Amino acid sequence: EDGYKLWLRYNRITNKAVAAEYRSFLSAVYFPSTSPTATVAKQEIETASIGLLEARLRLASSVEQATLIVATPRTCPELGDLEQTKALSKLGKDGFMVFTAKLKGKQRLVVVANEDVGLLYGVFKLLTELQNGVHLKSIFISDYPKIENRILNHWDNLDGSVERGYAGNSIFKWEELPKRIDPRYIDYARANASIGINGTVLNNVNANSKILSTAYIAKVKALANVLRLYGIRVYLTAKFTAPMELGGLKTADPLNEDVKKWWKEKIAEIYQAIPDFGGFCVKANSEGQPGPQDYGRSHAQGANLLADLLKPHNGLLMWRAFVYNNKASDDRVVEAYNEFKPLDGQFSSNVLLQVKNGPIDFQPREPFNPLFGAMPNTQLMLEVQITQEYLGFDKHLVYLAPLFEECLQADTYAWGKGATISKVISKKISAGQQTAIAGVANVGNIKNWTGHPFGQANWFAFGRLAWNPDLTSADIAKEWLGLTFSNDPKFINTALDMMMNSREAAVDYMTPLGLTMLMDVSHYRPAPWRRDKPAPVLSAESFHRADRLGIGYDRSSAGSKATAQYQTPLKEIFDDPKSCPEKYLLWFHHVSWDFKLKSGLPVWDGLCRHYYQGVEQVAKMADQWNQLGPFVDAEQFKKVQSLLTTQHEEATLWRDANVLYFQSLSNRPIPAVLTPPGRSLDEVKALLKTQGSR
Ligand SMILES: CO[C@H]1[C@H](O)[C@@H](O)[C@H](O)O[C@@H]1C(=O)O
Repeated sequence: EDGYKLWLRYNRITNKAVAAEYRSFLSAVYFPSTSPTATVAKQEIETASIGLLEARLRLASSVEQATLIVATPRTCPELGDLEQTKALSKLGKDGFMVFTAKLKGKQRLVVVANEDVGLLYGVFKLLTELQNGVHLKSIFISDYPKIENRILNHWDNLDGSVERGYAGNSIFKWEELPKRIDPRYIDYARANASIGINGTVLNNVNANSKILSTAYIAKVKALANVLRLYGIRVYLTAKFTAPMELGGLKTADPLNEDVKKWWKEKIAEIYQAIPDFGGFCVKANSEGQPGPQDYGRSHAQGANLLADLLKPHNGLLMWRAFVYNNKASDDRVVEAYNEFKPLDGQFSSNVLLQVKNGPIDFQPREPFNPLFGAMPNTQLMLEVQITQEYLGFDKHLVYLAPLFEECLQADTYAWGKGATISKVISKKISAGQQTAIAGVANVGNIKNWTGHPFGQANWFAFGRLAWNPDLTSADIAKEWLGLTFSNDPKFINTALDMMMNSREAAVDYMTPLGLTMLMDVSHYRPAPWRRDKPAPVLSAESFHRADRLGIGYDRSSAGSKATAQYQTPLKEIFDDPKSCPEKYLLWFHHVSWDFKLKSGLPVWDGLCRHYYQGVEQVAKMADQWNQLGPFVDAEQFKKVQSLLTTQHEEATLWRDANVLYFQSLSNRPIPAVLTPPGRSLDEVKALLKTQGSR
């Protein structure tokens, strides 16, 4: 067991009664659609049947002969007449139903959808249920995605490296394409389709214009031909200066006619090769990337140039809102809002503004990005990070669905109470617009795809939440655990507890109470002192702003005014340290070390307790995992065990680095209930030096 198969293991079903029931329903399948997508769906049932039941599937040529029918009402009109399918048309192109029904005198299992891609999703849903041992007799599932475009973003470079990737190199082998199709592309597509992902941006937002060259378009086409079978559209990042780099033009000014002409022809060339090309994702005027502002034009003018040319081809333009240039304000947190809020309403209808969950950058915890409550006339999409850039890379077990859920369920008050981010991104601001969500992939070419075996859960959870942003992280974890390891309730209960507490543990040992960006340049190890210059005094660059008297960043109306970017009543709640939720206290406020927390403890004591609690939680996770040996394959078990040992050591280092460093400023004793770190700050720093950054 090397983890390659992800959650599509199709292991032999050992419960005899369950296997017998499944065999009776899976003995002969009627699958009249013959499209490429229907064909791969059929193959998937065949593969699953061999794995789960050790049975070869028989193909039936009519409803009468079938125990299982997988069809659209177009290819199998009998299904259209059923009571159950009355509401089918409301489920759209991706929706499906799975149920048993009496057809031509016999109970048969049915997977029905409006389109073949819906059949594919329905088949994967059925196979999920089979893997998790669900009874079929009374099964009734009717489902459709709440968000239309569910997209992975690969920060993969053309040389095979992956920015912020920790699971080996890119799975896309550009030097072999278009000639050789790595079988892994197919398994990648299967995995994505099985969780509803239907788009992928193949290359890094820190873009290389070469991807748009004719030679690379042929490579992209070869990939698109594979991914299309599984309902996945490909997208590319577009470097704003491509007309200069590839086209030899003197400018990339979005209002220049030659620039427009170049993009128009380039886009036509792409659609010639890939008729269902998804569109572009653009990072512009951000972290050194070129953009419209280099020519005195706005983000909207830049986005619309490309969007208007993509529109006749049904392409989307995803324009990222991740900008900060530290000129207008020294608080990075307020910048994206200040940049984009004035542009609300200026974007073309096929533009989606791609907004990260928080206003800084994928930190262990951030309040939601205020743009979600502030752009009523712009179609917004959410970007989350699946790869654990700031959350322990491939070494720490951190289940991210609670982080995604916290953001999705946050109420923005954009149109009054109940305007959760889930609703904001799944609502179309006007007809003809499309909805979308993106996750920065954690996938690489190492055998098990994600490095940490539990990293797979984060990929899975992203897909499930993209399909239905109102699912709970606990339900998703249960489903994933059952598919990946074991659905024995004894296993699930304990493993679920580990997963559900893991994110809060990471927040506690890294950046509790609203602290943020305390990591070193690699974003892996603790370095709360990193931005002090020159001595430990309050520095303008500091994210924690701790000194002798207190700690926290004043973003209230008396400080950088980030609180004012939220709607009422949030702005008032966040603005007052007494009403501000403690998890965001030091994000929005600078408070004295004596500031009383709800527990009655001074903030200094509370801070120390959080750091210790985080480490204890990791120790508990390790204990819990130790009980799970009997349920897990030996190799996987050992791997997770050793990773948890590493995580515990590193969480302790995070704790000691921060507690000792902040103590050097506060000059207070470690609370008596805690055992002081058995080392000095200098020793911790020396140890970190020997370890280097990863
Ligand atoms: C792709 O660049 C990344 C950069 O590596 C990363 O540190 C940060 O998360 O954000 C950037 C972005 O989202 O554009």
